[in-house]
Amino acid sequence: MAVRASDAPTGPTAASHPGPAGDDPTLELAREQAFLDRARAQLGRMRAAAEALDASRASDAISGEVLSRVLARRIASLQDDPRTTLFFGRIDVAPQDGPPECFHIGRRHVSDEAGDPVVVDWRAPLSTAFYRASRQDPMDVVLRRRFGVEHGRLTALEDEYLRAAGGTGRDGSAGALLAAEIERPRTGPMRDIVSTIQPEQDEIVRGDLAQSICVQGAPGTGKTAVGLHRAAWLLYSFRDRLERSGVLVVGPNRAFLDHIGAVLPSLGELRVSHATIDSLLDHGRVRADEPAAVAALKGEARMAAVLRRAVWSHVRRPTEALVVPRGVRRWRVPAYVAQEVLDELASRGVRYSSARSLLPMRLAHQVLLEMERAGDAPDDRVQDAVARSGPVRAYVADLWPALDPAAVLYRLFSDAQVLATAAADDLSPDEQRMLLWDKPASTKGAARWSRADMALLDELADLLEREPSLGHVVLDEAQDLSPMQLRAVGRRCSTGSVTVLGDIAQGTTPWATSSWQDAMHHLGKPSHDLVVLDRGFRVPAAVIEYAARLLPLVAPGLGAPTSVRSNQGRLRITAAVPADLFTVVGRAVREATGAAGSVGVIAPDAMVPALGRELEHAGLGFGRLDLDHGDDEDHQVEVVPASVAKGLEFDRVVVVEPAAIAAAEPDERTGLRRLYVVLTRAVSELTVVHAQPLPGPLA
Ligand SMILES: Nc1ncnc2c1ncn2[C@@H]1O[C@H](COP(=O)(O)OP(=O)(O)OP(=O)(O)O)[C@@H](O)[C@H]1O
Repeated sequence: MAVRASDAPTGPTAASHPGPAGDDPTLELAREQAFLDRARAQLGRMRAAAEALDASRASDAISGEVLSRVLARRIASLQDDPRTTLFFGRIDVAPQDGPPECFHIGRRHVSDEAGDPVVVDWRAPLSTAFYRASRQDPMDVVLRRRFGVEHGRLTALEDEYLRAAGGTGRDGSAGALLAAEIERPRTGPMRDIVSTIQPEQDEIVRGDLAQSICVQGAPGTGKTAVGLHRAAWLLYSFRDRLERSGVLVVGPNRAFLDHIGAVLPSLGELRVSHATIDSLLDHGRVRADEPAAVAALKGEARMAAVLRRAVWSHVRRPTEALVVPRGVRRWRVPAYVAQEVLDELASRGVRYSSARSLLPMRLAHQVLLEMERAGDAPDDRVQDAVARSGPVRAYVADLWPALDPAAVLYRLFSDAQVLATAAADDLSPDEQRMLLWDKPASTKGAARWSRADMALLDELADLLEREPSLGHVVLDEAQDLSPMQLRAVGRRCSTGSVTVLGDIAQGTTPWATSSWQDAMHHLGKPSHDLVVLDRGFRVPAAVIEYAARLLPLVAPGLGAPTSVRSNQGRLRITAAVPADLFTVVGRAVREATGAAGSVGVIAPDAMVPALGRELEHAGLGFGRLDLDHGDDEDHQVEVVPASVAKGLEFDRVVVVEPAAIAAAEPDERTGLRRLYVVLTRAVSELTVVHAQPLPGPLA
């Protein structure tokens, strides 16, 4: 039996629709706190029951080991974290005017001695109404209650009466608790949003596993948060399938992964892998930089056809028969028969190396057929022996040589003739010249690969040996991936699904996507749901309005988000003379540290070392973030190169010299897009300090 509102801590209040928080909010809160204490006691009872189970009583040693692992996991999952509460919300549900039933919604399921729910997991179907019910569609919910929480105790409640005339309803702006949650000072990494997921976000979170989803959303609309909660929901709802196949989150760099890395563990999910696109496509050291135009060309999907031809061009036509001596006899497989074997293998869609590994047995089969025609009765062992014989091995090595990705790409970029053949009509002579190395390294091992080459090596690896698919991939900041990188991610969910998160206006690579339709096509998911999020949670109105001045230049047609918060935030533009730039920045940083919460100092990459020295000199403690690391110590102040800021956020942000941030990019549009990213990192306050004139629309 679920807890009825009439026996619930709130007594009859829910049924009789009183004013917000009941007649006496203090009493109401005390009752809820008592219910929380009861839920905690029940969780303790569940933990004690799990601890009392004895794995050694399993029928055999192996089952005992499996059981003890399962038990250890279960006991760990039943730990109570005193810093937080077991529930953050409650719904009173009354189908067709029956008596309301009351359900508390929390991070995990808690039941009583009889097995009845005390707290319902936020991912359970029943909890959907907590997130989605509205006055337009109450979903049988009479009352929705949200709790304010501090140090593991309930400190506030916020009620919505969804059936009451004139009651509070959703109007696009944030409730006080949601606003307080967003504005709660940040320390350490990103937090989960499980207590305040919004209806439009919840629809994405609970999308079916089979459905690939693409989310376009302006800065701070919760894309990252939604993607991570979706991973947690999928693991809960499709546990068996996904535990076998796996879930992966892909983000732009280490600092970002560090920022988001605590969210899934806080939701109890430790089994999700996290990777950057570079670590996913790690096929050796990146040692070369190359012009943006070359990188962009290497990133184009046309390269896939070129690489396919480059691989399969290694299969030669047999010109001589295969001759296998056995005892006093010599068995012959004519060249035209060998060709038929090759053609059959090549036409089956099997990867190059897999097909190659089948070839010796196929040729040996032809030898066996010859033997049978001659009246012999060879068995499987003879076929094995022939397949492993020297002549067959040599014949295979000659016709279908063993390859590795580096060998193929090295040959392709070193030899104009090889490239021309593989390019066919896909690359013009000029484009082929762009790809060829001026001075090829002496061996493939000495080749100096670029970042763009990594996606080509990955494509080659898959042409040789099929990349296994995971069950689901969450791809964040997807606008920055080239078609070849998107193909690489798509391979990793070829039989699963993908959640793609991004913002076209924040694309800052030479190959940034301009169409989600195209991106999803490259990912291999042409049929998908495209969802646009436009309610901004992070960036306050004053700041988003300023940053949005750049939108017509960086992504015409894309709208600015509307901030859900009534807090307008604070925007300050401070001019300095060049000699004083860092002094003024230092002053702004010191002021920003006056209140609790994180401070990000975002500067042009090239200025970061000098700025760091200046801040040290001024006695300001800070950490540094970079592409390959976050901050283990979680300083209040972080110095962030502009190229690393994407996806991060701070309570207060000081942006240093916008003109130089924009100028560091290869073209004007990319420069302004970088600036748009940098200007939208603040939750409460943005201070812009500049000595050079501000770029166009920001002046
Ligand atoms: N429903 C919500 N309740 C509370 N906080 C939320 C909610 N949705 C988003 N937020 C907060 O808003 C901030 C921005 O969210 P998030 O980083 O997911 O946005 P984003 O769309 O990925 O932004 P960007 O494009 O800039 O990377 C985060 O602090 C997140 O926790």
